[in-house]
Amino acid sequence: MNTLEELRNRLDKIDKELIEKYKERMEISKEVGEIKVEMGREVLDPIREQEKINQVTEGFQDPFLKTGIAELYQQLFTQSRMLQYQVFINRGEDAKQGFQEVDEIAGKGKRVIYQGVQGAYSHQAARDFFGEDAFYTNVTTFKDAFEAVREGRGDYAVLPMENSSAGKVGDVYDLLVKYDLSIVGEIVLPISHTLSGVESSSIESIERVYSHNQAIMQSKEFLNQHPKWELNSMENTALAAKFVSEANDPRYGAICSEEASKLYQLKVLAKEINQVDNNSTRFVVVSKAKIYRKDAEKISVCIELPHETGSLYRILSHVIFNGLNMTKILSRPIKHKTWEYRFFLDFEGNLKDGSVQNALIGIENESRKLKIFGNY
Ligand SMILES: C=C(O[C@@H]1C=C(C(=O)O)C=C[C@H]1O)C(=O)O
Repeated sequence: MNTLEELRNRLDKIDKELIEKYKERMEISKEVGEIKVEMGREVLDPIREQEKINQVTEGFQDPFLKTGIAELYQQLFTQSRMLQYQVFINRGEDAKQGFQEVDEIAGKGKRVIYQGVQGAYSHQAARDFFGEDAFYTNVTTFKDAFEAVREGRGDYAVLPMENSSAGKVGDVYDLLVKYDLSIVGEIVLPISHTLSGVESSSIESIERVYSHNQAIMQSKEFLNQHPKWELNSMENTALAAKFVSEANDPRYGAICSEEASKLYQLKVLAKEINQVDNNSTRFVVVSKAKIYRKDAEKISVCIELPHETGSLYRILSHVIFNGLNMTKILSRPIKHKTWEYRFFLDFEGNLKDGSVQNALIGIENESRKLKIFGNY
């Protein structure tokens, strides 16, 4: 019988040969890339790849070998396409996808739009980012905020994307797809809700509670202790505070920030009623200009894929093989297309990085649609 050492020596010999062949294959593939640039051909050739898989697995009955060889070749294809995209980048393809680098985003005198009334969490997030020197305008809906920036009535808009306990704000994702605005910054705001009522109210006098749906969800555990309360959804938390204040009825309560409670002269009946202690909301700053800070470290994209086996695998391989750290992936249905989805990806990196450029060119060429929301 062979000893472990003997077997390992044989493996080493085979690996040496494999590596030589691998190098040779990649060099040829790079040359193929050069021809493709000259001829204006696509890097990905799915028909050729399928033919190749058929060719190399032909005659194998053993399913282990058949699948193993097919998988090995999928990896080889991905790497050889990566090399070819690099040829395209080196020949001057716009790898930054039209984005311009800037030193700073926030500056004095910017016009900033937020959704909701004064004192809303969005207002607070906007002030955290832009400070006291900006001019703030509020609008009623998320869509209004996008339109205001598109039409130049504001330089930036601040919008909530997700909450750490209640999840994503789906409408904002859909609007980012629809409007041609870019994410240029983000703010993570710790969220702490109060239950507030008018001066004559107490926990015992409350019968109806008003707030934004998200805030109601975030305070579920607290609300479950008062099953008789009627829950009413409103546009946002600050509007709920305003409404309760104007109604001046001790039966009404608002779930809102302490700041909104103060702003509308309410009394705090219960503090920190959110179920998760470190509850926070992530807001993004959007602008019409396609800009990114030179020290930006996160990229958000949206991808539409053909409804085919392996299409998501192929896209993700560009992120993985370029060594990028993917921090989020989520999907949302495409409206009017049953069972078709868009994927939203976040990964770490800057548009200047070679690995980011390579991944983006690969994804762009191999998906039905790529939209870069921004680098921030
Ligand atoms: C090398 C090529 O480019 C890509 C990579 C392939 C491979 O590694 O064999 C096959 C098809 C293309 O998607 C080619 O077109 O031949």
